[in-house]
Amino acid sequence: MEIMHKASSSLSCKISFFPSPDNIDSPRTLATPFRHSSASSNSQLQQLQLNRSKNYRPAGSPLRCTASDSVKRQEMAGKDGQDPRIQKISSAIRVIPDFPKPGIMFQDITTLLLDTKAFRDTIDLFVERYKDRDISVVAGIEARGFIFGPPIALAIGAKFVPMRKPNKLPGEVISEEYSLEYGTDKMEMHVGAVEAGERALIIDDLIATGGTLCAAIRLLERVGVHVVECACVIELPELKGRERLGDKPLFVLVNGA
Ligand SMILES: O=P(O)(O)OC[C@H]1O[C@H](OP(=O)(O)OP(=O)(O)O)[C@H](O)[C@@H]1O
Ligand SMILES: Nc1ncnc2[nH]cnc12
Repeated sequence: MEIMHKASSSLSCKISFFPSPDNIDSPRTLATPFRHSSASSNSQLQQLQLNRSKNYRPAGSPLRCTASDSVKRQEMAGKDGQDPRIQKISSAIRVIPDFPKPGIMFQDITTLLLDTKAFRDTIDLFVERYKDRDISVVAGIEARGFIFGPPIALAIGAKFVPMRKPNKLPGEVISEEYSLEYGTDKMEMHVGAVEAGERALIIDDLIATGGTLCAAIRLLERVGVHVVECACVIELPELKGRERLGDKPLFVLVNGA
């Protein structure tokens, strides 16, 4: 992987992660993302509500494009108020109904990873936002935060710290419990991975209820780290996870409901 920092005439810094040019064709024919719209009737929506389970939440309507945060919206907007890369990213995310359980509309980012242009644009959008924010730690949440976090960390010159499910990290850990719809889960981080006073960005693929991001924030703040912002590719806004984060800024690229 090669990281190229190209200064444009407007002094903004474009960062690419792969040597391929921007106009490379994306492999959409390999896996065509689709949108499932059969969850639109009232009875089906009621069924979706009934079928809510564990940490998964139904997304009742197609992904909408956005690039939002709680501080300043449309910061990266193009002429029409929307960065043109966002629509392509949104289209590259597949929604799979009834996974992992009936009623769940699963936001599948694996098709985004197949689309080299959309995947690179996703990383670039985050890097453009965070490259001058003096961030020394990118904390990625297991499992899908491990896909987006490391390239962002490398590009902005920060270390990558994995926030893992219980009993996965081999060294001494600190852990934080968090609630799921039914029961609790735990998130762990290696002792010594971060130091008090560092500035962190937390990355995950998706925010639903916000419980996972809240646990990550608590874990980092317990050891004196300043969490600058949380960033996700997808938000399911109907689940109001953003509200659960309080005044901690959240930046997302795509709305899933
Ligand atoms: O906002 P919340 O309601 O907390 O849910 C969001 C979390 O749920 C998903 O992970 P999941 O727990 O499915 O774990 P996985 O990525 O290991 O499959 C997703 O990747 C987020 O980490
Ligand atoms: N609908 C969903 N799709 C993918 N990951 C999720 N995590 C919680 N809800 C989810």
